Amino acid sequence: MTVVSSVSVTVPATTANLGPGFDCIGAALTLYNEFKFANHNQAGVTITVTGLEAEQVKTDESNLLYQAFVKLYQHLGQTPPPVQIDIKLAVPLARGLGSSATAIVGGLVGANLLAGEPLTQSEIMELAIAMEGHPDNVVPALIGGCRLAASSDEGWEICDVPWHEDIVPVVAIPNFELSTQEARRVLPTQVSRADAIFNTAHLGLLLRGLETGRKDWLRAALQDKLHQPYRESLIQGYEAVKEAALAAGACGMVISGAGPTLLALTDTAHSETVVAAMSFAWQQQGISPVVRSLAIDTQGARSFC
Ligand SMILES: Nc1ncnc2c1ncn2[C@@H]1O[C@H](COP(=O)(O)OP(=O)(O)OP(=O)(O)O)[C@@H](O)[C@H]1O
Ligand SMILES: N[C@@H](CCO)C(=O)O
Repeated sequence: MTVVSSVSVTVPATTANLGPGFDCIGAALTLYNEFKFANHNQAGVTITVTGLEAEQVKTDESNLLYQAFVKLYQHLGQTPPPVQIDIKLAVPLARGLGSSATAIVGGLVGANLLAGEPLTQSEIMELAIAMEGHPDNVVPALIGGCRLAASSDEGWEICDVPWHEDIVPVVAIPNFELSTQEARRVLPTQVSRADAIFNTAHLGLLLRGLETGRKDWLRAALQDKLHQPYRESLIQGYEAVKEAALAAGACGMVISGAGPTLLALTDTAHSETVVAAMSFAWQQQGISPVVRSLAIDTQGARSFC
């Protein structure tokens, strides 16, 4: 067992659902939070936070990253050691880009390394899914790529979803938050058979569209009946930004995770035009967005001792 006294963990942002894949598909993006853990001589936890929206993150024991750190030690039946945690944020909070998943994955991976790596990656994944409540952000945050997660009698089956190199994810991040809790509260507890069939078919088409890069399949696939119809009204300017993205050549636009970030899928030839169009459309609605074209992170959480 290798024992280290400090470790840094970098975790990517994620975009979940991709339209019809509610709660089961997500992709890691090239935007990262960084977490440093060091053994400390003062009891409990000391937390510093720098970077984007740093002032909004709690620095006491209720901090989600620290809760995940504690969870791993509880799972081992051990008392967590005193720790100094330094957080450097680049993933915006409560915007549908998996900020909570970065904290959960970062805390579990950091604790596992300080504890001498007693857990495997798939054991960490099970703990992360249990903490987050659904797999679509934490799985790609931990292992990278685009991933589909399906529950089985043994736990979770995780499968790699090939992502064609010409498909570019564009994220339009508004200057307002929408908590996942609030965006889940508006969802119905039951859906019709017609809506369930619609999503089953469109998720299948999405998987093939992502793999082949076929624009006609992606255009048809990026539709949903399970969550978006109930959430669109929570996102001011949704229709205008969608129209602008499609007019600029995007294959489609969906809500990233629980929102309010909007995700367009486009090709390399149109990505700059789509970025400009989404940005302009939201500004016209009085909203200041940050719009960026990103790539798929293929590595997931990485650590440096
Ligand atoms: N680095 C962090 N350290 C501590 N807590 C964090 C960190 N990042 C996020 N959180 C907590 O997670 C909350 C946001 O979680 P929430 O699930 O609402 O949104 P999200 O994860 O950004 O979006 P989505 O799940 O839709 O992708 C923050 O308000 C904060 O309490
Ligand atoms: N699948 C989740 C992602 C956000 O955590 C949702 O849409 O509520």
